[in-house]
Amino acid sequence: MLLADDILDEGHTLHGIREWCREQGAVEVRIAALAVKAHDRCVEGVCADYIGVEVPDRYVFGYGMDYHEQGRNLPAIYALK
Ligand SMILES: O=P(O)(O)OC[C@H]1O[C@H](OP(=O)(O)OP(=O)(O)O)[C@H](O)[C@@H]1O
Ligand SMILES: Nc1nc2[nH]cnc2c(=O)[nH]1
Repeated sequence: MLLADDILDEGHTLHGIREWCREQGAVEVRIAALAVKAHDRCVEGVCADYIGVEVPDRYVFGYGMDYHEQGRNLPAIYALK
């Protein structure tokens, strides 16, 4: 099974979904993320098998990712200061 998400930050979202998939019987669950945030706070054992781009440890938006529900349709990835 392949889980795809826009961003892997601290990993709580994908950890929860991956656990649910395993409980449902998934034999192998891999993770693909368009963006992976560069820091060492990720939930232990959660990492992306397939990475689009590594982004800095800042809030990013655009290219499908929102900032307060705005900016998802921006044609590039931007970071808050
Ligand atoms: O790795 P994490 O720290 O769990 O963060 C990543 C998650 O946060 C965002 O979802 P959010 O719940 O903000 O909803 P959205 O996708 O509607 O923006 C994003 O889409 C990821 O699913
Ligand atoms: N849009 C967006 N959602 C997130 N969820 C967790 N981190 C982020 C981030 O940097 N940007």
